[in-house]
Amino acid sequence: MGRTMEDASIGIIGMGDMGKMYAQRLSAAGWRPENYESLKQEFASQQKVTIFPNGHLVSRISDFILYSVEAGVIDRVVAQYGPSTKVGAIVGGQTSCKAPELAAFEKHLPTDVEIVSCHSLHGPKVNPKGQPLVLIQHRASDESLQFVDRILSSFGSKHVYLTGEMHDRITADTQAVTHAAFLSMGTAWQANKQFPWEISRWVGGIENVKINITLRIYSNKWHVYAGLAILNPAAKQQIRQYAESVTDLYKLMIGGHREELKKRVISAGASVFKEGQEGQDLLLKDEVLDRFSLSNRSREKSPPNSHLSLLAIVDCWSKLGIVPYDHMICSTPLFRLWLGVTEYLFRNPELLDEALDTAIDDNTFRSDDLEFTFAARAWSDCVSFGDFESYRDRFERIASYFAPRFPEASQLGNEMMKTILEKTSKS
Ligand SMILES: NC(=O)C1=CN([C@@H]2O[C@H](COP(=O)(O)OP(=O)(O)OC[C@H]3O[C@@H](n4cnc5c(N)ncnc54)[C@H](OP(=O)(O)O)[C@@H]3O)[C@@H](O)[C@H]2O)C=CC1
Ligand SMILES: O=C(O)C(=O)Cc1ccc(O)cc1
Repeated sequence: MGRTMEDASIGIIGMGDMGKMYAQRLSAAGWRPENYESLKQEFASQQKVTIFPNGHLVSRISDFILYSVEAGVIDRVVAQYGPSTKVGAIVGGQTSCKAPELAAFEKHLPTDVEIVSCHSLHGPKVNPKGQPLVLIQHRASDESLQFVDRILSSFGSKHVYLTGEMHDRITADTQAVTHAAFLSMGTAWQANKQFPWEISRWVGGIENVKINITLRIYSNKWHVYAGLAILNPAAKQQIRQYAESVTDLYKLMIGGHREELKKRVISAGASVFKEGQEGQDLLLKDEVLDRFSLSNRSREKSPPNSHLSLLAIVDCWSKLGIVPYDHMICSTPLFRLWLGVTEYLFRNPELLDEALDTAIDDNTFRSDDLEFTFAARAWSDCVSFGDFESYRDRFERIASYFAPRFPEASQLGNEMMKTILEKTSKS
């Protein structure tokens, strides 16, 4: 094929947050020949006006072309530029869901073009070093996989080799269900007209993580979350199970069915958190969690919370036969925090018992949990209907409620991520 690392040309179609991050890092690593800067300028200045010639130009001259566009437009964009792909080139994509991306490649790329796709499992502001980077050898020789492997090696990420189907099944859990839980928390707070950091029952410990991550998600772009949930064939079923678990547990709580609730939650916990973990460190610890509060209130001890969102994710994993630790290979920073808070509750029998008793005896969280149940079901319906515009509408309405706190929350969230990730990346 005559392709060598030294003169390889890498093209990126879609210079948004992720595309720019890739361009900067690949450029810094020297994978780009000297004409890279001018090509980047061309993207920046002509993106809006003469975007088609740029896409064709990139495809014609590049040995490895990476599509880094919104998942919802991947078919249209590959249909446009795919036929211009250089003979013998390798094509990949950065979209978060691989079924539509790979289908678009198969449909629109010439047969003499190879396909090796990828997915960095972190946002554009996270240092890629040590984070998972999925590589998918979909229609390519081993040499071509190695070629892409070496191009992307400068990120220092942990390379994970999967099929597109495996990728989508795992990320339905690590991404789509995780986001559904936090989106639902935000929806419930907004429905109850709460800013949770102003209310003492939401201050401290794992509540800080819930609040910071929820605000972090709502301060990002809606299309990233909509795309990876709506377009992933495995996500609908998994998000539906999460909503069902929330509903079932909430009914047991308001019905006062203490024993049934405990039995169900404890047996779900046993199937997810296996014996033998007792000696292992928790992913998250109090002193770390307490440092990241949006509130200026202090607290003595975590106020009791029914933790419906956490009880339900464990019930959901158990019902789907998912062992979340197996999904660490495709874990995003948010997923590790989500698993961290869940583990924090389930590996502390006193705290879990307190949550279950609170759920039955204490009315304080009833209306929060009612709105959370509605919200989980509504997000599940929204994803199942597959309507991007109604997803956008819901997302942006709630985002605007929290928007005044975004600058502070994202600064605090970044620090929290950094501190916690330094700890959890070693595990
Ligand atoms: N953000 C994240 O945390 C992560 C995102 N991803 C995935 O990466 C992809 C990109 O996400 P992200 O960078 O955040 O989103 P952005 O919205 O920042 O970037 C998408 C870019 O694609 C461009 N684009 C759309 N159509 C075309 C076209 N026909 N020709 C050239 N460019 C086009 C857009 O340009 P314009 O705005 O001018 O339309 C925009 O700059 C998505 O599929 C997302 O799921 C993966 C990992 C992490
Ligand atoms: O960590 C998360 O879940 C994020 O929200 C950032 C993100 C979004 C999309 C991806 O495909 C990968 C990471």
